Amino acid sequence: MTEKINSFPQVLTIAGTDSGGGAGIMADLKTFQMQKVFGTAVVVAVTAQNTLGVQDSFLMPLELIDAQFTSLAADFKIRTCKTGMLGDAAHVHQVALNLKKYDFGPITIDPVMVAKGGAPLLSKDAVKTVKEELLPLADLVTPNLPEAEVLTGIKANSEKQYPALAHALQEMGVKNVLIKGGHAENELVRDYALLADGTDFWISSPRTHTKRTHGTGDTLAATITAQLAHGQTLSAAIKLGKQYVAKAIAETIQVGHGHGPLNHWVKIN
Ligand SMILES: Nc1ncnc2c1ncn2[C@@H]1O[C@H](COP(=O)(O)OP(=O)(O)O)[C@@H](O)[C@H]1O
Ligand SMILES: Cc1ncc(COP(=O)(O)OP(=O)(O)O)c(N)n1
Repeated sequence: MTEKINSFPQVLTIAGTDSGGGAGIMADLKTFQMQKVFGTAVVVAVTAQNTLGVQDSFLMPLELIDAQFTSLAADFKIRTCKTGMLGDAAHVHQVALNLKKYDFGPITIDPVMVAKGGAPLLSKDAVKTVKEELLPLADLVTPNLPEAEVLTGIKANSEKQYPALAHALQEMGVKNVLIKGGHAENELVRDYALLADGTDFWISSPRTHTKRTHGTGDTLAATITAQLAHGQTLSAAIKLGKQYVAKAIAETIQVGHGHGPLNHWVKIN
């Protein structure tokens, strides 16, 4: 029998692993698989993690970061990529160098700083490197509310300030911005997008009252990355991302004893 060759867009996540399978590279790869793209990964950090928290972590040697990028560039045609947990300033710098060296298509930066349980995933001194070296490379940045506040230095007490946060991020060199509203406490969870051409829109979903929201930000950014690889416009990719995450939170699964993971098996189309 002759082989039947199927083709899927290839995408990349540059992030940390989660031994508990709910966030980081594990959430990204599950999302990629469900969104019908072929997922590859540059492992920046390894975490010992479960739904109760992060028990330990280790940052990969910088040479191994370079080696992983080199391996992928030598063999794959990566269409889009995203970043997640990057650990410290040296690792942010090394990732930025590689993203400048290779063309892996549109870059989504999820500026992951702190895990749900409070464990730091980015050192405080690395924020400056993220702002100076990573954000200018981003086609899209997807901060949650606390991350947007840290990056801009603006304290936001209400949703009305999301546009100001997004404009401040654009002034820092990012083309497109998505402020995620999961950390607000409203009954509608509202995210705000400001695009490079100045257009903006809100996307809302009902808030699911659950503690099973581990990996929501990763899953959203991974869906956007996958949908861009399929050729969707950025606004369509963002809307599909929000739809997938909302459903994956609402149709929950029972795993672990703490902040459980999302149901990545849900289908949106
Ligand atoms: N309880 C919830 N119910 C429905 N959607 C949610 C809920 N919590 C977060 N989301 C959605 O999940 C995505 C990630 O949001 P957020 O929790 O703010 O980011 P992060 O996981 O990076 O902290 C956003 O699209 C947000 O609207
Ligand atoms: C290895 C790793 N990367 C990222 C996160 C944070 O993921 P996020 O989607 O923001 O989910 P929560 O931490 O808010 O549950 C992580 N925990 N581990």
